[in-house]
Amino acid sequence: MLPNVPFDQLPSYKKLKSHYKTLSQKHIKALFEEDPERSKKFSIRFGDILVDYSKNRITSRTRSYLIQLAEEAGLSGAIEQMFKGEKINATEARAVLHTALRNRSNEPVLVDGKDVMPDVNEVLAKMKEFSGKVRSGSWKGYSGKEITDIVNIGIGGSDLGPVMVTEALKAYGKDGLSVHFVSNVDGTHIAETVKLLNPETTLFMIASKTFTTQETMANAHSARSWFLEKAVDQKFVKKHFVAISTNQPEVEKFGIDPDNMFGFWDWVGGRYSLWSAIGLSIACSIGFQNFEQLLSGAHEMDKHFRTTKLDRNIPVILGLLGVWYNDFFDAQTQAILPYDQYMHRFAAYFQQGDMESNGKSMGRNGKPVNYQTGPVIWGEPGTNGQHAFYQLIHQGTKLIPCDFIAPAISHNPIGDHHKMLLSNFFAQTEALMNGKSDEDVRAELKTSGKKPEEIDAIAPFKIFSGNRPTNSILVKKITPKVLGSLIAMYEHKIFVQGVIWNIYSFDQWGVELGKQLANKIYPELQNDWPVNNHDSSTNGLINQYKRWR
Ligand SMILES: O=P(O)(O)OC[C@H]1O[C@H](O)[C@H](O)[C@@H](O)[C@@H]1O
Repeated sequence: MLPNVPFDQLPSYKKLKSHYKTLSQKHIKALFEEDPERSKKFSIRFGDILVDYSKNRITSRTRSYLIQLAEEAGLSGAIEQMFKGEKINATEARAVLHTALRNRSNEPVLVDGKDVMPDVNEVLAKMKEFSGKVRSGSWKGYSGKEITDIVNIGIGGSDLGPVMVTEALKAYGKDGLSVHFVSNVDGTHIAETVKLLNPETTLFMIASKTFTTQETMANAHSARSWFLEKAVDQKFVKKHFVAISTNQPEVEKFGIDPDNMFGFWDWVGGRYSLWSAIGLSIACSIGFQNFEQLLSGAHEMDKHFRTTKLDRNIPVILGLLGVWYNDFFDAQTQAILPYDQYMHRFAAYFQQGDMESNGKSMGRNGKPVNYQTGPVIWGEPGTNGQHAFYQLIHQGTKLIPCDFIAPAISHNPIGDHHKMLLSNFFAQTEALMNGKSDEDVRAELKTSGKKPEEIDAIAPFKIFSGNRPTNSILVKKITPKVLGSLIAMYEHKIFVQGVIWNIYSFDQWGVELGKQLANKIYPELQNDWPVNNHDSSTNGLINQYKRWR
């Protein structure tokens, strides 16, 4: 049993509060000057990943207080509970076992006394066979042609993971096989996607844990209609539609052959499901061996998370740093900034991963929390962000902790591009930390020949306070294995924070209300009668829509 104590009542919370008062006056630059060994003391190497968290507003004392906090919150016990398949998703009475999906050790993992590994391995074997057939061209469409295009239809966790990974690992993709993703119920998404596709060579993967999600079902039905316009005969659906779901009855109702269904289980959360059959589009895109490498990378990180002492444990450290800024410095957001174009959906992926997990205000004790929980996650790839929103990160009034991620080796070593990219990666964290003093600004203006009164007028605007915290995550190369480890690292970071904040990270009741109301409004849009049963704003909007449509 976890302590189930609100985080602000843990003994270390008070210590951290008073420690914050002294430390918040300190500049990171000074911390580096005081300790030449700082970077070594605050870095962790994990295979081809180096996490340097030395450019943070912390000392060894901060770290030890934060570790105490984790201990008081029962983090080590909580980690074991998750890995052992206990029903830690208590509000849905489910285990949380995405770690079993990538358990390459094959050691038994029990849920309700039953080892889940045989089922996991069976689905993986089915994915291997199927992806092999699609990639080799032995899986044929109804007119005998090879598959050239895969369209994954899903939303949320049944979309974001596969999109993010297939994009991040595009360098491992297969020529002649394109993967597309349709998620939005806006008809534009499916219409624009199928526009250039040929039904004879297109394979649809309907990915939905529940197989009842409105958006996915609407897109799946439209895809089937589009397909049948040309294929005509229903029996051909079998060759062009597969389902990935936990809900066999609904899959059959839709008309998909159960042989073409890839299952998973209620202990796989949607936003943690890319490791399951939901990753089928990934396996088809990068090949099953590479998919296994992705799983291995995640498994390595799982082992690290489960067995490494808290003060050398990467997800623990990252999670605690997040808590430090979120709850003591009142930071509202966390930026994830990959200096890798292929990783352009990484921040979007963890928007769901983090915000749907820790966007909660009810404590596990059933009482509202008195403190800030999950941050707003956002970000874009560097260097695009630099020319867009970095102004605010450097000189704005808000403190924005940033994770900078970059590979040392590019998949596209063209000219000097990668050196230019990485010089920006290194420069940004240095600039955010050091800033630029009034003195330096004035000296620079003087050498550029400005007059004293001109210098007085312009200098204040050119000052950078610095002291803005960053983590640098430098990896050797974005391989399937490294990416697997990075994703698992962030997943576990989210877990750590959920435990500290004493909230349930694995449910998502907050997405239900909007869905319920949309289902109520949908029938009201079927006729032209004005509505008057809502508030005046909603009535007004619906009625204007009816007049305009
Ligand atoms: O996979 P599905 O059952 O279609 O669910 C898709 C998505 O639906 C909901 O909105 C949940 O909040 C998400 O966590 C989930 O990933």
